[in-house]
Amino acid sequence: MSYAALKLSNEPARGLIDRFGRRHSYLRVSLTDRCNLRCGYCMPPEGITVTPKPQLLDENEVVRVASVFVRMGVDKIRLTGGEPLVRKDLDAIVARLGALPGLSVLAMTSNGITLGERAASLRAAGLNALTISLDTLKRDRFLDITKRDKFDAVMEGIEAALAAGYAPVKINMVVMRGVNDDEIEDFVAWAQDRPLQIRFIEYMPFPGNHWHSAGVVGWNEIRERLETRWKLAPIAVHPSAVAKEFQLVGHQGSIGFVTSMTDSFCGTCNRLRLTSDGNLKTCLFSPAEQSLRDIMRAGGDDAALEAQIGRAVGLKQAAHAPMEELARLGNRAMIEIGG
Ligand SMILES: Nc1nc2c(ncn2[C@@H]2O[C@H](COP(=O)(O)OP(=O)(O)OP(=O)(O)O)[C@@H](O)[C@H]2O)c(=O)[nH]1
Ligand SMILES: C[S@@+](CC[C@H](N)C(=O)[O-])C[C@H]1O[C@@H](n2cnc3c(N)ncnc32)[C@H](O)[C@@H]1O
Ligand code: SF4
Ligand code: SF4
Repeated sequence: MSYAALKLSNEPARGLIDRFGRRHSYLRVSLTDRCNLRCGYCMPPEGITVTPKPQLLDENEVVRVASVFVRMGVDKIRLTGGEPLVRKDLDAIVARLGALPGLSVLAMTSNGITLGERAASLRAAGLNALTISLDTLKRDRFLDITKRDKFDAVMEGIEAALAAGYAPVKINMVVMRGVNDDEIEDFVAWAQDRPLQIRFIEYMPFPGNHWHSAGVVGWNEIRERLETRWKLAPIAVHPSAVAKEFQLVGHQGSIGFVTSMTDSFCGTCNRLRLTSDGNLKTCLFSPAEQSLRDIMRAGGDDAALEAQIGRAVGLKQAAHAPMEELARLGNRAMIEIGG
């Protein structure tokens, strides 16, 4: 198919197809590197130097870059952070992104702390998929992991999300051996009568997160454990899906596994990332970044943005480095990337 035909047929433009033939249709937009929790696997213990506000993309810049990506073939945007709910102009951003023609999924990953009051209004504004992170069902342990006593607020947020009609509400649990792996079955039982999808995430290495390979609980181990109690039936998912999903027979909820460490899924990767300071990152684990903010602030037009995006996608690597090597590679802290 010619380049012109690709554009006419509403397929992603060549700019979003990399040299391995992967079509990038999913953009993760980090809105801030600030957060009201301090999860040890994400935020380095000494904290980070938060980006001064003038260096962050403002509302208009976020919407402009997003609209360029959507014109180039992105049909799904996930808002993340840091904590996206701490961004004061979030409602306006959601409303404007939700109105972009061609965008079918506008999702958010959040720690849920202030969702109690906001889940319904965000849905009304255009958010149509919601994931809430929760690593434990025990209040004391929540404080240990996140350094903040906010367990009840998160549970309230989850209830509000269910009441607002997000279906399913996805729950992200980073499974860490010796920290919370004794709660895997409790999470599954929690989803018995609720439309939750519990996603077990393999613990990944980032600067300052004290990752060690023995802390990773591989998805096969979890699956085998669960199969002693429940019957798991695979669910068909999007070919580029991050999670392997399963229905549990007799359960309203479902489960998913994000297997980056023991069974990576780079071959079907369709994801690009925008950091809150406006850098394009073509891979979660690659230190390579290109500034889109600087092009906009230098007066560059949308064609210049498209050209820079196309160049970056053209340089994307086939896959991430092996697990042990990743821990040694330079990268931003996870809180500065957004997952
Ligand atoms: N290795 C790797 N991990 C990813 C990628 N995208 C998301 N993750 C991780 O997957 C986990 C879940 O991320 P979410 O923010 O819930 O997003 P998602 O899995 O894309 O969500 P869905 O759209 O519901 O599939 C987090 O730990 C992310 O860091 C990716 O491209 N590569
Ligand atoms: C960086 S957070 C940002 C959004 C929001 N603050 C939240 O916690 O949901 C996005 C996702 O990345 C996950 N994450 C953070 N650090 C991780 C790590 N080291 N390994 C695996 N997942 C991680 C979090 O659990 C969360 O689900
Ligand atoms: S995982 Fe989310 S809630 Fe926890 S420190 Fe990172 S950004 Fe904050
Ligand atoms: S590690 Fe990089 S290439 Fe692999 S799935 Fe994640 S973002 Fe894509």
